[in-house]
Amino acid sequence: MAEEPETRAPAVRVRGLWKRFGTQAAVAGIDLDLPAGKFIGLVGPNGAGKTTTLSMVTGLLRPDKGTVEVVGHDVWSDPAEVKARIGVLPEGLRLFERLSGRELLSYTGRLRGLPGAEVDKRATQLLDVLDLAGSQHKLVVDYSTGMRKKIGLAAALLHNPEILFLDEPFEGVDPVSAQTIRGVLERYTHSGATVVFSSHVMELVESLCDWVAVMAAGRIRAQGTLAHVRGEAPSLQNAFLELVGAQSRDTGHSLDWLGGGPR
Ligand SMILES: Nc1ncnc2c1ncn2[C@@H]1O[C@H](COP(=O)(O)OP(=O)(O)OP(=O)(O)O)[C@@H](O)[C@H]1O
Repeated sequence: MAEEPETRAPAVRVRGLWKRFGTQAAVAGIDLDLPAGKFIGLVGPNGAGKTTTLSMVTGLLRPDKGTVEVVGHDVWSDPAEVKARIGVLPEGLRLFERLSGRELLSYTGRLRGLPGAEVDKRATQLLDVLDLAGSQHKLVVDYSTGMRKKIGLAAALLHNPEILFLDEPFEGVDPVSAQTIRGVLERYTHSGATVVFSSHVMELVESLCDWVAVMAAGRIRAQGTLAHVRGEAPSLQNAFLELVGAQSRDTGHSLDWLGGGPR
C-alpha cells in the first residue's frame, strides 16, 4: 500500500542504532523515521527493546553505535536543543517525592526557563484538566500509580514541547484517567505536535495511533501508517502476532499438570 507523501521533516530519524547489555543486543541496529504531527505507537512484546530505544532517542541512555536526530538536531552532539523541544514520561518515573504535585510543576517550569506567572497559569490548567487539582498540595510520595503518571505527564507538557515521548503511559491507569490522558494527547497532536508512545495494548494503539512501529528482539519488524502495518490482517493484534512470530507459539500444552487432574 502506498504511504502518504510526508512534507514535514521527520520528528525522529534513527540510523543504525545499537545497544548491548553484556552479550545481549537489546537494540540491534535499527532505523526509524517517525513523521512529525502524528500519534505514533512503538509496540512490541516484553523485552523487545522499546524502553532501551526510547531512552536512547531521548538522550537518557548513550547508544553503542548509530545516530538519532530529533527535529533535525543530533541528540548526542546537540543535547540542549533537543531537550528544549521534547517532553519525556520515562518508564519507572522518578519524581521528587517530597514535593507536592503543584511544587513539582513549579520547579519543573522554572527549570525549563518559563516565567513564574506563566508556570502558575499552565500548572493550574494542567492540574485541573488532569483531575489533580484536589491533590495538588499532597506530596508526590503519597500519589497513586495513576496520579504519578498524570503529574509526570503534566511536567512533560508544561513547556509545550514539539514532541512528547511516553513509555507505557497507560499502564496502571484506571479507565477514567486513561480517557483524560487520551483527550489531552489527542488535543496536543491535533495542534500539530507529535506523540511517540510505547505500549503492549494493541486495541489502544489501534484506536489512538495513525502511525506504528513494531519491534521484536531488538529489531524493527514493520513501520508505517496503521493501515500499512495492519495490511490484510483483521486487526493490529493479528498483524502484530504474525510479525513477531507468536502465532505458532506453544500456548501451554506442555503444562498438562495445570488445572484439572490430581493436585
Ligand atoms: N540496564 C540493563 N541491563 C541489562 N539488560 C538490560 C538493561 N535494560 C534492558 N535490558 C535488556 O534488554 C532487553 C530489552 O529491554 P527493554 O526494557 O528495552 O524492553 P521493552 O520492549 O521495553 O520491554 P517491556 O515491554 O517488558 O518493558 C531485555 O532483554 C532486557 O532484559
